[in-house]
Amino acid sequence: MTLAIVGAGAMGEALLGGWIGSGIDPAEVLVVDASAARVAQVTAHYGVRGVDLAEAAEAEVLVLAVKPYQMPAVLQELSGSIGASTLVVSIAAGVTLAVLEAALPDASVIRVMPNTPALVRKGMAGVMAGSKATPEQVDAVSALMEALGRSVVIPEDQVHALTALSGSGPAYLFYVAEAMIEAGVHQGLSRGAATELVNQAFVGAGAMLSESGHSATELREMVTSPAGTTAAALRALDDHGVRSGILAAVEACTLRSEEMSGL
Ligand SMILES: NC(=O)C1=CN([C@@H]2O[C@H](COP(=O)(O)OP(=O)(O)OC[C@H]3O[C@@H](n4cnc5c(N)ncnc54)[C@H](OP(=O)(O)O)[C@@H]3O)[C@@H](O)[C@H]2O)C=CC1
Ligand SMILES: O=C(O)[C@@H]1CCC=N1
Repeated sequence: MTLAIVGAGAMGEALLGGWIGSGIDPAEVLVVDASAARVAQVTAHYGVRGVDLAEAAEAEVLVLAVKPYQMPAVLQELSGSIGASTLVVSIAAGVTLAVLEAALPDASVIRVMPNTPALVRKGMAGVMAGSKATPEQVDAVSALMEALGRSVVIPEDQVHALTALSGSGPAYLFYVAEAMIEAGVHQGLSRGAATELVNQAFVGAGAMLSESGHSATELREMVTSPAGTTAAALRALDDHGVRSGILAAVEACTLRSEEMSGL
């Protein structure tokens, strides 16, 4: 199966790196990017081939991974050249199946909302079927995303909440990691030592969440001794409104996704 990725940016590279890491033959993967330097970088690193959009349009699966505002130009350029034999997969936030299908009327279209941990094959993706997508095509795209972690098929109206938790979610965790490292430096640790401690705390906590069978609440309680150090820290987080800040962040992300979709 030939697979073309249009847009080798942060998310395009996460998909590319994850797929090559999962064993997909680099010879079957084509990459298009506006920047020749970027194409040179990813082709050298992953052993894939840089092509133009016209050649990419002949691939069996064409993944559109440009920024939402760059999508109209790409769709316009593809409009004459996409036939029924190409499965188009768009990962752009806020670009609806209706918009994609109107621009590419002959194509079978599937929308996906992935996240960057796909690069290390720990991703999560929501998969949304267009009106012409067959169950086999939905299964094929789900399998492609499962090679990068996990996936779930959702109705399109759930994409906003999914984006707010898993599409954008890793950024909130990186933000917390950054703040914790900064806090460690304030407590007198070197930045390198603070980074190592925080990174490993995230690795350990993530593995506990996915492997221990305990809920987040149970795991937090297991760390929190009565009147101990963790209780003092959690109280400070509550006093500073961190929990309500997270609720507000997820709500803002959901609303922005709806707004970008023209809702
Ligand atoms: N980043 C993330 O975590 C996630 C992103 N997404 C979606 O993925 C898409 C890409 O996001 P992201 O990777 O962050 O963005 P980036 O800007 O990092 O990547 C987009 C890439 O596409 C290139 N590009 C622009 N126009 C064209 C064109 N006409 N043909 C080929 N390549 C082009 C850009 O070049 P240049 O920089 O020169 O413009 C850039 O290298 C977005 O639509 C976003 O909504 C979805 C889920 C998660
Ligand atoms: O920030 C964004 O708009 C994209 C979509 C989900 C994650 N990044």
